[in-house]
Parts: sequence; structure tokens; C-alpha cells
Amino acid sequence: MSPNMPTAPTILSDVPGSFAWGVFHERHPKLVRQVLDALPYGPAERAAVEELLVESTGGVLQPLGTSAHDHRQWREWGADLFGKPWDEAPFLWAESYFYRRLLEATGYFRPGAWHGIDPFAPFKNAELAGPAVVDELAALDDLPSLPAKKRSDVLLASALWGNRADLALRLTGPAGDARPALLADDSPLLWSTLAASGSPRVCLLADNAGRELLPDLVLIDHLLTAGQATEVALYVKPAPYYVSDATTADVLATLDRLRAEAGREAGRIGGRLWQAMNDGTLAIRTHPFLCAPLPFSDLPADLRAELSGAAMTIVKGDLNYRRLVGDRLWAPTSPFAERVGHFPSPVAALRTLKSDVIVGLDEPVVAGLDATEEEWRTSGTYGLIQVRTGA
Ligand SMILES: O=P(O)(O)OC[C@@]1(O)O[C@H](CO)[C@@H](O)[C@@H]1O
Repeated sequence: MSPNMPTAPTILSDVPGSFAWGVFHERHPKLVRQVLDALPYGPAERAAVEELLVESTGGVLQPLGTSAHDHRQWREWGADLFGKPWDEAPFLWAESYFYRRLLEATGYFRPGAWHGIDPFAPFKNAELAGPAVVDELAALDDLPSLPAKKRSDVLLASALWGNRADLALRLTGPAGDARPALLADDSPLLWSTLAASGSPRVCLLADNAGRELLPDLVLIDHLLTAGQATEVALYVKPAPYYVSDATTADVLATLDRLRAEAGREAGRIGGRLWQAMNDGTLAIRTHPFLCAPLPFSDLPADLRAELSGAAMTIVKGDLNYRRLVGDRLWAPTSPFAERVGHFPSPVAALRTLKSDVIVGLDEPVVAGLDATEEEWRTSGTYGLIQVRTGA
């Protein structure tokens, strides 16, 4: 960050009772129990997972072993941090490292029986096979009868509220499917920017699999078929992350789920997406930086170059928002466009609020929310669509 950039305190997880503290001390213990219940890991994996929980809730940060393929990369990312208590590291850094270490503990990257086994797959699979998805697929039958503008708005809203379907949030947060109330809605700017662009290439940085990825894919199909995008790049995580984050395997499972609805709109959408992947108008992409513990202001040159050609990059979800604006306690009225000035393309954040970070709100909105008893920043009840145009 340039020395002249305004800044704000980095969020740590060292304050008992804070949201970040609760992630380590309440959410992670529940997650660990669920992971160990969902797959029949052996004694070595179980012990390593339990040790990680103890280390991350009261111990010091231990580096990855030298046999880990990315240990040098993490040594670099955590040069000043290893050997310090977990709660002295930035929350974003420590939480990201927790997920990397969970994969280490379960043997995801090691040669052996658990190599490549997603520890969160049982939860993701259950969601994709569940009744809510059945209803959501059936609802797609109404899409063709909607006027084009209405269809665009409905599908954008679905992609936004799909972000509530977050398996991590459900570990401690409220259940329920009510649509979030929008605290900021720059969607007209999103549509006008795409319309003004000659042959728009759109990038979408995905967040969760299942009930979030499904509406994301339906939105992508709509952008392509309505000519609002001529090409889409869908960025997914290179490895399981933050419980439900989407990987390529999750995209394929979701495509299968759509295509299984033969003779219905869902099936047709799945077929068009498949064809779009075949002819290259839809590309699934990934990059190691998507699982890095760093803000997007530190994008590596190759990823920055890929995104810089986009007419719009749609950034989904809470974690991506934290990385986009910086995981700091900004003034909530701090302008969104300033916070994301570093991003290499026009950018649209679609996010339900599930952590303390927030920027770009109007003062009366903040005052109104602060006057309530609600945990409005973290409850997942509120959403936003914030856009910055111009690169
Ligand atoms: O990125 P997502 O799926 O919208 O949310 C991720 C999340 O559940 O994980 C973090 C806490 O564990 C928070 O950033 C947020 O609450």
C-alpha cells in the first residue's frame, strides 16, 4: 500500500467476543467435529486435525513441513508471522492459513489414500442433492417468460442472495433463506457499463459451491445468451477452502445437476454452458493466489494481466470482499471506489455481509443500522451491490 493511502486498523482475532475471535474459538471447533464425523479419516489424520485446532486457538503459528509443495510460498507470505501466536496475525492471513493447514492435516496434498479428497465434499454434495436445489431448479422454468430486463435483475439478485448459502456461516450464524436487504445497489451501473462496452469480456470470481454457484452459472448463461457478455471467465479456487468455496470439481458437479433436468429450462441452461465451455466462450480458470492470505491489492502480475482485459469483474461473497477492499476496520462511509482503486478492471462486488468489513455506505444508512441491536455487519441479513467503473 502506498504511504499516502488512507489506512485503518487491520482486523485481528485477539479480542474475545469479537467476530474474528468467534471464528477461531466457536466456528472452527464445530467445523473440525463435522469434518471428522463426515469422513472416516484414520488416527494420523484425526490427530493432526485435533492438533491444528489446539495450535490455532492458543498456540503459535507453525510453518508447513518442507515436504509440502508450497512451503516456500507460505514461508514468504508469513515471513514475519511464524513463531507468533495465531491471534497476532491478521485475521485474513490466519484464517486462510487455517484452511491450508487443514488440508495438510487431512492429507489432501500428500501422496496416499486421502490425496485429492475434499474434506468438505460431504457437505457440498448434500447441499447439491437437497430439496432447496430441487426448488431452485424448478423455478428456472419461469425464466424464459420474463422480459429481458427483469430477467437480468432477477438473476443478479439470485447470484447475490445465493451468497447466503454459505456452509461456514451456518456453523454459527442464523439459518433461513430470507433475501438480504440491500444496503447499496449499483446494479444499474453494472448493466450500463456492460452495455457500453463493445464486446464485453466478463470475469466472475466465484465464492461458494452449491446454492451459490448454481445461480452464478445461471447468471453466466444469461450474460452470454443475452449478449451482455461475449466471453466469461469463471475463477474458482485451486483447492478446497473456507468450507464451501467452489473448485473445478464443484463446477462440474453443478453442471451435471443442471443437465440432469432434461427437457426443462435447467437442463437447457446446463447444455448451453457445456457448449460454451466447448467453444471457449466460457472458461473455467484458477490461480494459486485465489487461496492466498493476501488482499487483492497484492494481485500477482499474471492474474492482474488476465483480469485487466475485463469489461467487468464480478467479485462474489464476503471473503472476496474482504480481500477486495482490505480486511480492515475502515470507516463504513469510506468510498468504495477509493478502496478498490487498485483493481485492474471495472469491478462489481456482490456480497451478503458476514464479517466486520464494510465500506461505501451512506451515513444515514450506517446511523440507522447502528441504532438497532442487530449484528448487521456479520449476520448475513444484509447485502450489497457496489460497482466501480473505469480501470
Ligand atoms: O466468502 P463467503 O462464503 O461469503 O463468507 C465467508 C465467511 O463465512 O467466512 C469468513 C468467516 O469465517 C467470513 O468472511 C465470512 O463470514
